[in-house]
Amino acid sequence: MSADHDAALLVLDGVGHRYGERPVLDGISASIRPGECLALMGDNGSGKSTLLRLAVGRERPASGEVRFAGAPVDEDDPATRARIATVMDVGAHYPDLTVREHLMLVAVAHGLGRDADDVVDDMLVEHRLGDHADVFPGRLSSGQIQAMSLAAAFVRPHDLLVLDEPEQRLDARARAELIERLLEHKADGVAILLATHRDDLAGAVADRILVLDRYEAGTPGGDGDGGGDGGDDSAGPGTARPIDASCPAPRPHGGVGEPAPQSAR
Ligand SMILES: Nc1ncnc2c1ncn2[C@@H]1O[C@H](COP(=O)(O)OP(=O)(O)OP(=O)(O)O)[C@@H](O)[C@H]1O
Repeated sequence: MSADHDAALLVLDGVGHRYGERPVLDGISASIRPGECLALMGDNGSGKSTLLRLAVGRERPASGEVRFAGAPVDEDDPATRARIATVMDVGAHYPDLTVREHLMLVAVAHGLGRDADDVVDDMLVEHRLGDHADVFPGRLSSGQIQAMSLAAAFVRPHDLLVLDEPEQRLDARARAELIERLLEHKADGVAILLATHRDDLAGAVADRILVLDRYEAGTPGGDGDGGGDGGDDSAGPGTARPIDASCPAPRPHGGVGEPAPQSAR
């Protein structure tokens, strides 16, 4: 194991995945240390959300291994759940709980106890939800629901943040605030794994960018030719492979055409 891996909180080691017979990811290696952010980018269907689910132990990889804090990741392990905060499930909320009640539920479940009220109040203000604290989700805009989901992740203790397109449905100001918040988390030693379609978000927050690129049938494992635009859903097996992209200049989608390192460590 490398020194990098020794210090890493999250390690993806040769991770591959398939749905049925269809390969989606192959040989993905990356690691994230405390205070670092790895951004996943790539076309629709390239496997970003799948890799996030593998990273938190929601699904098991078909090959390779995911380790969190030195042990195979297991979402069912309460100790692991206590340290990993996620925003991955679109629309995961209760219709009959107010915004404040959602945040209180998460805060109390994660042991905030007497501090929960104050922390939740701060979080509501930070996410511009103060005026909607006592509103049910059904009366929120889609951007406000996203803000609530982010606030619910931030309100609880965490060492690793895993975010699937956290920018979605946010306006420009909210996106800028999200970037600031993520940078603060990094400064506090939180590790971040996120999938995004926004070059500005990845460029501002990520230490490394892993671009997942589907390629045509018959080229499993990547042959270094870059794979073009990765095709559409009918183009091939949908296997993704990582392409190097180091910050601060995220590679534009399809901006490939050079040898492809198999990891972003
Ligand atoms: N539960 C599933 N069962 C079968 N196939 C799936 C499943 N989830 C995802 N896929 C397929 O796996 C591939 C990768 O999907 P994934 O959602 O990981 O991509 P993504 O990069 O997150 O896409 P997007 O940018 O659109 O969110 C897609 O071809 C998708 O159809």
